[in-house]
Formats: sequence, C-alpha cells, structure tokens
Amino acid sequence: MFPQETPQCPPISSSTLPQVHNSSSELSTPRSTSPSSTLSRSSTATSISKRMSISGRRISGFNPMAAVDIDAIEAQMKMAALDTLKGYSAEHYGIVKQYRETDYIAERNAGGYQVLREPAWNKGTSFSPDERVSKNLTGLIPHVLESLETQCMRAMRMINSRSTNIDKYLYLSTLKQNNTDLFYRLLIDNVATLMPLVYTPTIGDVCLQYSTLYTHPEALYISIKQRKSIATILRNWPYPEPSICVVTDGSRILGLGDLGVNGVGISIGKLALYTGAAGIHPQKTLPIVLDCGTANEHNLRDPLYLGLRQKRVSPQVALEFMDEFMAAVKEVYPNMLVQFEDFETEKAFQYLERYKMEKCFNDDIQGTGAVVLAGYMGAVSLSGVPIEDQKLVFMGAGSAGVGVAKQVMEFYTRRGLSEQAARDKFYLVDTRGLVTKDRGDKLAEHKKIFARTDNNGHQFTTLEEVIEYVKPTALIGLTATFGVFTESVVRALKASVDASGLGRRPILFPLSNPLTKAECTFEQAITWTEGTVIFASGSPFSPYTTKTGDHITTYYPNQGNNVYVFPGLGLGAILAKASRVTDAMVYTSAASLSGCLNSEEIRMGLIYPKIERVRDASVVVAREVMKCARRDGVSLLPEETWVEWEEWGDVALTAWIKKQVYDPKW
Ligand SMILES: NC(=O)C1=CN([C@@H]2O[C@H](COP(=O)(O)OP(=O)(O)OC[C@H]3O[C@@H](n4cnc5c(N)ncnc54)[C@H](O)[C@@H]3O)[C@@H](O)[C@H]2O)C=CC1
Ligand SMILES: CC(=O)C(=O)O
Ligand SMILES: [Mg+2]
Repeated sequence: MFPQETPQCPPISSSTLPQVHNSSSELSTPRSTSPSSTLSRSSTATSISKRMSISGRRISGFNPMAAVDIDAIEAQMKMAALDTLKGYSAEHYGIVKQYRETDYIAERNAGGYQVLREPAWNKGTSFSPDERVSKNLTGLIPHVLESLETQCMRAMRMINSRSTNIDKYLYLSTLKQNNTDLFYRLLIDNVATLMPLVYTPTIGDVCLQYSTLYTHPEALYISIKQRKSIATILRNWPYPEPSICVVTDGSRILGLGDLGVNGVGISIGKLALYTGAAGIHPQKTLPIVLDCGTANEHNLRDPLYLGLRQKRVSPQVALEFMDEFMAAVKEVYPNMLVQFEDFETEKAFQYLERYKMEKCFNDDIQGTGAVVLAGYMGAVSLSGVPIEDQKLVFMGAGSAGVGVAKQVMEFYTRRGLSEQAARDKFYLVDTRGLVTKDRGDKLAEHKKIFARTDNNGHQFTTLEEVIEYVKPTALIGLTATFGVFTESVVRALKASVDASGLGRRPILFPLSNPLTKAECTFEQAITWTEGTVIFASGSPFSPYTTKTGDHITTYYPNQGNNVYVFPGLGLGAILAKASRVTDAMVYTSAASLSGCLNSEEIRMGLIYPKIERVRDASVVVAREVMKCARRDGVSLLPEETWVEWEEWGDVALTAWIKKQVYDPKW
C-alpha cells in the first residue's frame, strides 16, 4: 500500500515511469475547442420568454434574469457554429479533452475572424505563419510573431498601468474572454500579483458592484422562478461534461453578507483558481449562482441589479430548490463534483449534512477547516507551546469557525485525546460572548458541540474577559468584523503565552475576508506582539519591515486561505473518480498541505508554502486525497491502475497527476 501521508513532491524523471492508461500525448493538448460564444459575447435587452426558444436552441441560464438582446445572441450563436460541438466528448477522467479531428475541422471551417473571437482558439499574435494561412488570419493580426511570454509581458504592463484594482480585474476579465490560454499563463506565472485581483480581496469589491460592472455572462444563473428548468439550464452550458462546479446562493459572500446574484463573482473567482492553482481545464469548470432573491435592500433598490427583485425565499423553499438542483446535477452531469460556497450559516451546515453521500463538499466548513488545521500544525511547532498545552479561542462561531474547530479537534483525537478532552481545548465566542450551555439563548445546532459547561454559571461577554479566563495560546478570527482583535486583545494573548517566560509565541489568525473585514492587520499583529506572532490572514497582507537603529527586520505573513485546499481536494476527488468526498479525504488534504513547505519556507518561518508554489501544493494534496479516496473505498478507478502506481510509490502517481493538468503553452 501507499504510505498514508507523504508530504513532499519527490523529483520526477518521467522517462523512467510507467505510462499508465492513456498516453500523455493524447491528453496534454489543452487546445480543445468548444466555442462558447454565447458566453463570451452576449449583451442586453429582450423578453425572458424569448430566451426559451430561439431557433429551437436553449439559452436560458446564460444570462442573469435581466433582459437580453436575443437577436444579437442568435447571430453570435450562428457565428460560433455551435453544431460543431457534436462529436466532442470528455476524455480521460474528465480533466482534459482530446484534440479530435472534429476540432480541427471546426477550427478550419471557421472564418479567421471567428478564430480570433473564440477564446479557446485564439493565440493572439502567437499564430505561426502556417496557421495564419490555414486559418485565414493573414492581415487580421499584426505581422509580428510573438511568444506567449511576450504577450504576457504586454498584459502585465497593461495591468500595472491601471490604477485601481477593479480596473485591473476588468482588464483580466476581458483577457479571459479573449484568450483563455494567455489569461491562465499570466495567472499561473504571476499568481502572487494576480490572485488578489481575481480572488480576495478584489473579488469582494467586484461582487459588491457586479451588476454595474457586468458586461458578459460567465456562469449559469438559475433563478427560483426556473425550478422546472434546472436540468435544461444545466444542459445549456456549452462545454460538455464539466468536472467541477462552484455553486453559491449569494447569501453570505466572503464577509460582505447577502449580495444576491452579485455573489456569482465568488463562483467565477474560485473556479479561476481551480484552473490557476490546480490545473483543471477551464472548459471543465462551471460557475453557478442560485438566485433565490436577496435580503440586500441596496441591491433590491439598484436599477441595475441583475437578480430577482424579491426578498430571499424561506429556508424551506430554498431547501426544496436545492434538492431540485442536486437532482438535476445528478441527472445531467452525474460525474460533476459540487462545491458549496458562501451559503449562509444554517444552510451551509444543513446542505452539507443532507448531501454528504453525494459528490460534494462545503468549502467554507471543510476547505477552511483543512487549511487552518494545516497552518495550525505548523504554527504549533513554531510556537514552543507543547501540543497538549494548547488552548484555542475562536472569535466567530459560524460555518467557518465551527468547521475549523471540528477539523482541529479531529487532529487532537487522532493524536489520542478523547473526544471530550479534545473538545475542551476550544472556546468559541460569538456576538453574545463565550458559547456556553447555560447562556440562556437558544444555541444554533452547529454551536452545541462546543458549548462550554465549565463556566460555573458565569457568562463571559467580551473577548478580553474570555482571554483573561482561558489564557489561550491561539486566537482564531472568523467573524467578518474588522478590527475586533484590538490592541488590548492581542497584548492579552501575548501575555498569556509569555507567562511561562520560555519565549513562546502566540498564534494569531485573523482569517476574515476581504481585507476590510480582517480582525486585525499584519502590522498591528507584529507591533502588539513585538514581532513574536505566528500570523495568518484570509486575504494577503504585504511583508512588514521595521528598523531599529541600523537593524532592519522583515516579517513575512501567511495567507491562511482555503485556496491552498479546495483546488487540490477537488482535483484529487475528480482524478480518483471519487463517488463522494469523505471526511478522511478532507483531513488528508490538511495533513498533506502541512508537509508541503520547502526548506526556504521553513527558514522564513512560514506555515504555508509561498503562494507562488500553490500549484505544487495542489499536486501533493490531490495525490494524497486520491490515495485516501482509494483507502476509503470511494475511488472508482480500476484496481489494476492503483496496483501499477503502487509499484512506483508516489513518483508515478505524482507524474500522472502532473500530466493530467492544464498548463497552457504554445
Ligand atoms: N480564510 C479563509 O479561507 C476563509 C475565511 N472565511 C471568512 O470568515 C468569515 C466568517 O465566515 P462564516 O463563518 O461563514 O460566517 P458566519 O456568518 O457563518 O459566522 C460569523 C460568526 O461570527 C460571529 N460574529 C460576528 N461579529 C462578531 C463580533 N463582533 N464578535 C464576535 N463574534 C462575531 C457571528 O456570531 C457568527 O458566529 C467571513 O469573513 C469569511 O470571509 C470563511 C471561509 C474561509
Ligand atoms: C475564502 C472563502 O471561502 C471565504 O472567505 O468565504
Ligand atoms: Mg467562501
């Protein structure tokens, strides 16, 4: 059998490895074609009923519920020659499609201009002289022949020339619409610079303004008014057999609350990272928003709001809608993994429990749980506080807070603590103070497991009081509330760790997103702990440098964000053909991530790999998740495949994963 958790990627010499199943030459050509011009180029103005029947084609779902220009869409659909899609099929565990004869024919038959307009075909100024002739491109692009690197250089210059992050985002979004490979090459090669633009924090601002910024559809927009058409809408997605969808109902987007259909930006952003951070082919990803109305008065009053103009439906109706959605997914895309994202607390827990035997997971509960556990494992060894003496205070007892506490609790039970002893390490605080059994309010179901009974009837209403009482070694923030880790709170945390006089270090994780919701900043954390803090935040902070006399010290923050987990967890589940995502697979993603640091990162005192290495980490996470799926009996891969890989240890499996992933190069 494979070893259980082997964290580091061994070096690969692919020439010596077995070629398991389909050979890479068939698979690694990412330039599959499946034009999606309905997605890339539709615009505004006509009636909803017309969406249902243009020339017998289905188009509902591509646009938000606002009006669209059907005639323009129809013309564009003709242009896109969607019929050439016939004959395409997903290949090889659903990640990368073969570049088939039909693709060549479709691309050859397309007019030159159409080739340039199709993001999956377009190579910009990198078309070779032969391609320019065979594809009728001569004269349609400047004469110069450029490499992908040169095109990336131009794009980076354009991004740097824009002054606001929203403008940079819009530039990137347009690039994605024009040239898929260029966008992803750019993202992969500049992930530290660009991830904050396509993901948190900028995506938070994008979601707040999504209806104003909207220029083109990029997702499936399924409204509660379309309950009988969910399967049809899913079939309308132009790319065959998506492997992964991220679905939200927009009810709790990052720490920004209920944004309604505008929350679709988070599905789009997360899926860009499935490709950028794990290499799932862009045509295999499907962003979805379920429009159930919104409680957001600002959106409801906004004349440009793209969602349903009605109050959010009741939890019961939302549940029925979710049942219908999950049933439709099973019918239309039975192999697709569903990632639940940014559902408000009760629904997040309810849906995870309800569909746990399906192919799905909840990113906020499980992905966050795993990423924080991974960081915590590293932090504990840096802190100097023995593992048995650790005590954790959580500010925030919602889906992320409880999800993380449960995952860390699992760490302790796996180390031999009884359930009760493990549970006793956690003190959860919400808006009413320390969560206790006798607090006198009706505790939400998800909090009950961590409700304290050792408070002797005393209720602790402020974080300061809790810290004074608990003397924690770690403070985790998942409140979506800026600044709740005040100077007195952080100094009290340091004091409780310092009491030993052994130079121990406090663990402080202000994890709320976006930056405007962070419980404290990195600079504050460094200043208030005299540089001793072990720090991770949900959104990225810059390194912080201090100067004392001639002495300059630079401190490096960590980004404790589920982006280190969900891409690899999803990739592993898909590649293993897992029939569901087990708790052990989630735990394994944490354990394997915690072992991914290289020597430089360890020397820098980091607890996560640098974000530039997120793709390396995703491969390791995916590999360990695959192996765990097999151990749990949920991998549908043939046994012979596993046996062959096992003969080569992790080397063959790692090499195989690397061959499956999308890594655009021309
Ligand atoms: N870093 C990461 O990877 C992740 C970060 N998050 C962030 O965590 C935050 C919370 O997300 P969820 O748990 O899903 O939200 P939630 O709404 O389920 O929970 C929020 C919790 O914070 C508590 N709270 C709010 N204000 C408070 C205050 N002033 N004092 C004490 N408690 C307070 C609430 O009572 C509730 O228990 C969001 O900002 C989200 O962006 C969520 C998932 C992943
Ligand atoms: C990162 C994430 O999933 C959140 O803030 O909700
Ligand atoms: Mg989330």
